[in-house]
Amino acid sequence: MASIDSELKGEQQVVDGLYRRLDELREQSRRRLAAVRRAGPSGSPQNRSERDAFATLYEDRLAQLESVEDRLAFGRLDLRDGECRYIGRIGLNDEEQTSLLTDWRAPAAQAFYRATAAHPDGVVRRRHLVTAGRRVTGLEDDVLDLDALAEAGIDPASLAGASGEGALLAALGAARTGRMGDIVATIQAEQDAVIRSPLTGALVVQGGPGTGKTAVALHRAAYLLYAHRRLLERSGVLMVGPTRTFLRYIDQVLPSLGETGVVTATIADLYPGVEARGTEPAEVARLKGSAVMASVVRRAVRQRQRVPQRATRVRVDGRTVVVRPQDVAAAIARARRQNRPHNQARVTFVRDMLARLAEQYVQQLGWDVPPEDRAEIIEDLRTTREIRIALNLAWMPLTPQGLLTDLWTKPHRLEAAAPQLSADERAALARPADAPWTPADVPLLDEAAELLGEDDQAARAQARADAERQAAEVEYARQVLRSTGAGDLVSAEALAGRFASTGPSLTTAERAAADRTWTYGHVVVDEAQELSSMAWRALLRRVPTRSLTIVGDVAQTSAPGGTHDWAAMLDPLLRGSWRMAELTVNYRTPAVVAAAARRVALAAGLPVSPQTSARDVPDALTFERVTDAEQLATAAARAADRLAVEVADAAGAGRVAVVATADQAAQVRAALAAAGRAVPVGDVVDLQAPLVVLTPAQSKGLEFDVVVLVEPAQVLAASAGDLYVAMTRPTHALHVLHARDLPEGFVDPS
Ligand SMILES: Nc1ncnc2c1ncn2[C@@H]1O[C@H](COP(=O)(O)OP(=O)(O)OP(=O)(O)O)[C@@H](O)[C@H]1O
Repeated sequence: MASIDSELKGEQQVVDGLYRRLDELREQSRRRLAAVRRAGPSGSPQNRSERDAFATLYEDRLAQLESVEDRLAFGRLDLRDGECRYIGRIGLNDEEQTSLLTDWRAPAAQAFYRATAAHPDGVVRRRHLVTAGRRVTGLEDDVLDLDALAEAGIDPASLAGASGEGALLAALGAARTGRMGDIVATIQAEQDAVIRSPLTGALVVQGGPGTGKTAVALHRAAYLLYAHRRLLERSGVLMVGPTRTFLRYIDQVLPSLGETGVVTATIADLYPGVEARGTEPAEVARLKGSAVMASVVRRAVRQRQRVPQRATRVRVDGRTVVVRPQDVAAAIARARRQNRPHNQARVTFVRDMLARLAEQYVQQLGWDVPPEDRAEIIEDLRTTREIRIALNLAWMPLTPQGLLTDLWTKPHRLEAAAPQLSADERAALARPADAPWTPADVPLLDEAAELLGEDDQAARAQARADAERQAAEVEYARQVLRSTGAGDLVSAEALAGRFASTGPSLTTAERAAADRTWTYGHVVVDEAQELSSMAWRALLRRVPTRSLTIVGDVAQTSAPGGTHDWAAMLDPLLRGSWRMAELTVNYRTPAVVAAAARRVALAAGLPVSPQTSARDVPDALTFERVTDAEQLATAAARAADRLAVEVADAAGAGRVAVVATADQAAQVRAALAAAGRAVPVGDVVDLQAPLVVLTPAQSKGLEFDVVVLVEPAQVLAASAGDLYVAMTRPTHALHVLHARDLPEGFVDPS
């Protein structure tokens, strides 16, 4: 015992030293930031932008140092050669550049997550440090190489509680706060292999509920930014999640790992300038997401390149020119051969037609016209209203919004563009002109934008100028970094990005989020089973290198148009070029609940992944039958109210969710309100509330201490995936309320 106390004391000293160093570095960044700010808004524009860039740099560094306060150091490796290495949230060096703390993402930290007694990888002992604030409150040791203990100078009497499980189980059993936390101290070996998998190519991570897919996806993003900083800092990393609520649920994880540069978005956010908040029937969303829509949009664009039935005669300066169908046909064919987007190819079409009309005009003059006069004639023709109308009718300049609005609001346009759809399907797509955009419209807008392009002459000139300026700025930033010695904080490219002397200085993430054509260095997709074919097409445009992490569970699909089979969805899109990893341990759901969920899912024919549960909790699955279905909502409200009181802990953690179909959910909310307990309403889920009422789709990806599931038969009737999702949200207990018989699998036959 005395020996453990002295071990604790020894570790406390080390941890104190690490926090001291952290405080020093914070102070240093604060001083540098203050000095830069003191310099005031004077000097040349170049000086000013350099100063702004440095101010942002120190602000970011400070934010990073502030964010790693909690559990700064959580591990220690004792190696065979006597070296002792501390593992933490970030790397810290002393003033002589000697390493004090190793970043968890560094190769030198890998053994902390991977070494086993069978493969100790040079590690004699792995120690978990348990901390509360800055205090070391506990230690846990895994001895990996008993024979080498003495060799490494470790006294066996100094070993603390010899299991590595404690830290993990403590993390898993903790009450939920409504926000996801990081798992950096307890990443398991199979998760670590996914996190550190190479950057290139598409990696699919399939795993049942609670296997840590989201956690792993986030830690992988942080790892990749660390291991490939120079590459990814410039191009950015995009993380796609299913809902805004989900993105809020995870939004503290990356900052707590010291990373703030990841762009997070739902598919509905991918088209800058469009807020897709409309809703529509599932069947319509499914149709809009299906691969056939790619050809519908393509055909809709081509239909706007049209040969007129009749010739149009136009008087220009006393002469007559004729817009002839055969000329239009030839000009269209020529412009199409260029294989460029509609609005860009239109420039060729118009130029060609004007040259033809000018030729007619010149013929009528009867003399040779010098080139400068011909240019004037062309300009006259171009600005003649009737000609402009005739050319527009043949090749209309279009916006993606205009094209899609026409399709949804003009049945003849949709019929012409979508002959492969039935009349009923086309009728389902119709909507009023002022209806808001829906999430399923977004990939279609993106598809249209890709086919339409912009009139890009000005854009291309701008891009050339930008590229030249960027190259000059990177070179300048390199010089600045050499002279200031700040090279370990930021790359020349990232610093140059912030030099931009016009407008506010934007981070890569901000610039990427505002630009539809931005291509990311890596894209992480969570709950990827929900993406439709059209959504995948839109997403893949943003990552031409196909460097992707795709995490999901094909048994949990609820989106219309999502997938139950990775190969069926991804093979056509990625030409079969993707690799798969599986996660097999459920860290969330108590074993008895997980087993019931699995039986129910299998009985419903879902493609369930094999998994084991990391822990069990007594009495985790309970049932309550009400005789009258009318009483369900009141009974659910009563149970939820009681359970919310039971799970609430002194620190304000502890969360309960009632999960029910939309109709039932509304009734439960009303019952709760009548009983004096108001719960948040609306589509955006309040993650801080101790008690929420959700539909299964809203609960996707989230977790709660206790879930009250209302009438599973009703949830199943809507979607088996939804029922599987709902059953696997709790970390402690699932309370099932039902009036109808329970679906097959709920009760253990054995
Ligand atoms: N190695 C670990 N250490 C501690 N906690 C972990 C670990 N792995 C996962 N967890 C915890 O398990 C819970 C489930 O993780 P996560 O939400 O990432 O699972 P998921 O596979 O995305 O689940 P779902 O498919 O149901 O959305 C989270 O609370 C997470 O913090």
